[in-house]
Amino acid sequence: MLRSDTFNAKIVLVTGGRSGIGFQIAKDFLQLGAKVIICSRKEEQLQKAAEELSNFGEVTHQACDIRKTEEIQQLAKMIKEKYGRLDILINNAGGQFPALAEYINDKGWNAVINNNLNGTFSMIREMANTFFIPQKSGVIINIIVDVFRGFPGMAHTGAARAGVENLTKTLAMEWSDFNIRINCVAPGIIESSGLDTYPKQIQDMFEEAQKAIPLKRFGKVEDVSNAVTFLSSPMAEYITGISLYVDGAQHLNFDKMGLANVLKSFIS
Ligand SMILES: CCC/C=C/C(=O)SCCNC(=O)CCNC(=O)[C@H](O)C(C)(C)COP(=O)([O-])OP(=O)([O-])OC[C@H]1O[C@@H](n2cnc3c(N)ncnc32)[C@H](O)[C@@H]1OP(=O)([O-])[O-]
Ligand SMILES: NC(=O)C1=CN([C@@H]2O[C@H](COP(=O)(O)OP(=O)(O)OC[C@H]3O[C@@H](n4cnc5c(N)ncnc54)[C@H](OP(=O)(O)O)[C@@H]3O)[C@@H](O)[C@H]2O)C=CC1
Repeated sequence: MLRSDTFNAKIVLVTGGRSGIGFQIAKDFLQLGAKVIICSRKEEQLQKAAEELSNFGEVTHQACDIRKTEEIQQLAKMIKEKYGRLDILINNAGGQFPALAEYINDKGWNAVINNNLNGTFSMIREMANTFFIPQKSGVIINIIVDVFRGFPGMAHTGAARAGVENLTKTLAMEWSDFNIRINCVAPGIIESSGLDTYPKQIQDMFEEAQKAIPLKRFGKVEDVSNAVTFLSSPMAEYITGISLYVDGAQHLNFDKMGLANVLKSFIS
């Protein structure tokens, strides 16, 4: 629905852009005129995705683990040398594993908090200091998760994403002087490569739980990407500090205990 030149000459970084939701976001920005950089940990898959995306426009890729600040700094350096600026940052990289809270050990907790909260903050800080604050302009979108009613079965990611949601509100205030807009997109259950990482029993539970989603279907990667491109566009230039739920109203009417109950059944 957006004009095909909406993001002409804009430079966009999509973390985790090699797969699933991030891949669709990268593709849509390219089709709307942007030049896109994708990053993630797995070099080979990243390169393959970049090759595929190059059918739609100019794509650059660089391996970067968002948990490693020095790798983020190298990424910023590359973008500065190649493009001299960055206009839009999409923090999509992330993930977790299902587990009841009492079984999450320190290593697992820290892995998920580092991935989803600390890594996201480091990425935001480095890109803001290198580009957005000196430019006095920038747009940041953080992909979180529907954590409206907590996240039974994934306490670590619930805590991390709630942290990102609150960080987003803070930065919308602190960085308004620099003309930086920052928002979250909170997907419900999205049919994407990410879901394939879950055990079959959990995927079956999601299938069954679909009936409780008011719009009676899972989301598509396009649903998430549409929200991201809208919030990044001039159409949303007065919107900052919000979370846009892309979930078919799941956050209002969904048995949040479903996942936890499946995990309990593994144990009993
Ligand atoms: C409703 C749907 C909503 C959301 C959907 C999506 O998000 S879809 C998107 C979904 N996409 C994704 O989620 C993809 C991205 N996800 C990931 O990369 C991983 O899940 C990660 C976030 C833990 C990162 O891990 P990493 O790179 O640090 O690698 P690592 O393997 O070294 O783990 C470190 C420690 O974590 C612990 N631990 C890990 N797994 C399990 C487990 N199954 N069980 C128990 N514990 C587990 C364990 O302690 C392990 O250490 P150990 O005991 O092995 O020495
Ligand atoms: N699918 C769903 O139902 C939902 C997904 N989400 C969130 O949306 C985002 C995308 O998910 P989706 O596309 O479904 O799943 P994927 O697993 O396909 O995507 C995760 C992406 O993040 C990258 N990534 C993970 N950890 C790191 C890291 N430390 N540094 C850099 N890149 C990393 C992965 O690449 P690599 O392995 O190469 O590092 C991968 O490209 C995630 O944050 C996810 O939690 C939220 C709600 C629902």
